[in-house]
Amino acid sequence: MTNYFPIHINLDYKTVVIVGGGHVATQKVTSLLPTKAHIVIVSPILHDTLQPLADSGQITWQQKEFEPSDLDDAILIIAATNVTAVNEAVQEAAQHWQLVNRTDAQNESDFITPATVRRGPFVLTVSTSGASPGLARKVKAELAEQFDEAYDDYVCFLQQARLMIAAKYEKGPQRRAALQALLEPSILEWTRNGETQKREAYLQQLLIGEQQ
Ligand SMILES: C[C@@]1(CC(=O)O)C2=NC(=C\c3[nH]c(c(CCC(=O)O)c3CC(=O)O)Cc3[nH]c(c(CC(=O)O)c3CCC(=O)O)/C=C3\N/C(=C\2)[C@@H](CCC(=O)O)[C@]3(C)CC(=O)O)/[C@H]1CCC(=O)O
Ligand SMILES: NC(=O)c1ccc[n+]([C@@H]2O[C@H](COP(=O)([O-])OP(=O)(O)OC[C@H]3O[C@@H](n4cnc5c(N)ncnc54)[C@H](O)[C@@H]3O)[C@@H](O)[C@H]2O)c1
Repeated sequence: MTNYFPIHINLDYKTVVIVGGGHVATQKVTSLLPTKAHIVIVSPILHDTLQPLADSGQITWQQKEFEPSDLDDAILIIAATNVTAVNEAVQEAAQHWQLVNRTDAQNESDFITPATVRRGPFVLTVSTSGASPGLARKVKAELAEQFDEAYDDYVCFLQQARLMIAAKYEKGPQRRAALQALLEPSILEWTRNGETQKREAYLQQLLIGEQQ
C-alpha cells in the first residue's frame, strides 16, 4: 500500500485539466470550485450540473475528445473518463512535472483526493489511502455533523485574535499563554449563540494581560 503525503496545495491561477465530464468529474469540480484554479474540462459531453458553470465562465469546457496537447499548462491532471484506454493515454501524455490522478486506477495515481469538509478556513480531510472511498465519505458526514457551520466564524475569530495577540506580545511565555487561553471552549459556545460581545470582551481581557 502507498503511504501518501497529505498537503494543501495553493491552486490559485493555476490550471487543472479534467479529462471526462461525467459524474466523477463533477465531484472533482465541486471540490476545486472554492479555489481560484483555472478548471478546464476536456470532454465531448458535459454533465448537466456542470453546464451552468461553463456558461458562466467558472469552468472552461473544451467540447472534444482528449488529445495530448490538452494537457499543456496543467499542473494537476485528473483522468476521469469511463474509457480505460483514454485514461491510460492521459497518463502516458503527462510530463514528468505534472501530477496525474487516475480516478479509475488508484495504484496508477500521483495523487488521490480526500473527502473534504470545508468551514471557511477550517478544512477537514479524510482518506483511506484508496482502501475504501465509501468509508471516507461516511466519516466525512460524521465530521460535518460534529464540526458544524459555526466553525467558519469561530476559526476566523481565532485568526484575528491570534494576530492581535501576536502584535501585542513578543514571542515568549506570555504570548503562548494568551494563545492557549484563546482555545477556551466558551468562545465556540458564544460564537454558536451569537454572543459576539462576550468573546470580544474575553479577547480584550487577554490583551490587557488578565485571565491567563
Ligand atoms: C473521497 C472521494 C473524494 C472525491 O471523489 O473527490 C473519493 N471517492 C469518493 C467516493 C466514491 N468513490 C467510489 C465510490 C463507490 C463505492 C466504492 O467503490 O467504494 C464512492 C462512494 C460514493 O460515491 O458514495 C468508487 C471508486 N473510487 C475510486 C475507484 C478506483 C479505484 O479504487 O482504483 C473507485 C471504483 C470505481 C469503479 O469500480 O469503477 C478511487 C478513488 N476515490 C477517491 C476519492 C480516491 C481515494 C480516497 C480515499 O479513500 O482516500 C481515489 C483512489 C482516487 C480519486 O478519485 O482521487 C469521494 C467521496 C465524495 C465525498 O466527499 O462525499
Ligand atoms: N474516483 C472515484 O471516486 C470514482 C467513483 C466512481 C467511478 N470511478 C471511475 O471513474 C470513471 C468515470 O466515471 P463516471 O461515473 O464519471 O462516468 P460517466 O460516464 O458519468 O462520465 C464519463 C465521461 O467521460 C467522457 N469521455 C469519454 N470518452 C472521452 C474521450 N475520448 N475524451 C474525453 N472525454 C471522454 C464522457 O463524455 C463522459 O463525460 C469510471 O471509469 C469509474 O471507474 C471513480
